[in-house]
Amino acid sequence: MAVLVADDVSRRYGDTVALDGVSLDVSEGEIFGLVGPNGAGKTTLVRALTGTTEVDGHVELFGTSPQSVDGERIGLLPQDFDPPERLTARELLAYFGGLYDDPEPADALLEAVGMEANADTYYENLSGGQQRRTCVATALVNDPELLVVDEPTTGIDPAGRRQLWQLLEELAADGTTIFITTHYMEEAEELADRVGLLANGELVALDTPSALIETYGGDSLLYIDGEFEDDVTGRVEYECSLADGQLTLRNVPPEDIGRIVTEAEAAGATVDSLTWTDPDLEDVYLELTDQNVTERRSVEAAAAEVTSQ
Ligand SMILES: Nc1ncnc2c1ncn2[C@@H]1O[C@H](COP(=O)(O)OP(=O)(O)OP(=O)(O)O)[C@@H](O)[C@H]1O
Repeated sequence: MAVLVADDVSRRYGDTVALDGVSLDVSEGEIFGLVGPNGAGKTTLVRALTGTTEVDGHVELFGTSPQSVDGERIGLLPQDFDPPERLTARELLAYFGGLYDDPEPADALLEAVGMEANADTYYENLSGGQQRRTCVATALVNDPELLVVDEPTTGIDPAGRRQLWQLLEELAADGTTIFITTHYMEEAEELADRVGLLANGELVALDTPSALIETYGGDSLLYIDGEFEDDVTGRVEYECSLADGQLTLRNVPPEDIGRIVTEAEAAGATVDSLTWTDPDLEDVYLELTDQNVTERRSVEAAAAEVTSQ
């Protein structure tokens, strides 16, 4: 059953089209990841889905309008959530817990987001990442059936981020439906069952991470650095190119790498190092937001060159 449905949702702010005919649905227990560049419309869509902004089109949560849904069923973490600062982390959770009939215990929530050691610190004295973890905990205080979190892990260190991924995965495994926006492609790829990519207010792709990578991710690339004869590209059975002592081969199955190197060396090449890259969700993102993969790799190569100088 779809917990959340958006059908042809549009929103304008003056001349700005923030959302342009977005349609999607999210099933019970699914983790849906929404990604897209700054200004793509992600926060506007979160607001549309949670009934905090008026939109054209149709939005439904649990089969009814967002405004009619019992607030006990939803947990929302807005991007710009700004709780009272003169409360400790524990007091803050008690404060938000007071809005619900049967709140989760503050200490259990703080432990779940890795904040137990800072429970008695005033919110204003917490680091940015600690504040964000506390904010995530406030969205869980009513043990919601639908959790909508707008960039929940921004500013959180890698270990803390992974801890939150695990928490969200456990919640989803227990049936919580999760709608998450993020700028971290690794997060979307790791966490989301399906990913929607928003660009200029339009949903330009929507599928599982692996299907998106298969469709839009481009080739796997094998880079071999060394010294090669100029005609090496004609002797390798894979699509390849040679530039600045680097042979680049496309779509080589990993099991063929050893043989290719042996054959190249037998033909007089000297091989110094190998790098193999598989396309990932970041490549999909760059491809669909007009920054193609070749461009990214050349930017990375230029950066590496500058660093090594
Ligand atoms: N209240 C508002 N008034 C006017 N324009 C707005 C308002 N809210 C959003 N916009 C515009 O709508 C567009 C989408 O903004 P939105 O905040 O939804 O993007 P976003 O994808 O969440 O961006 P970010 O990744 O930077 O958080 C932007 O062009 C933004 O300037």
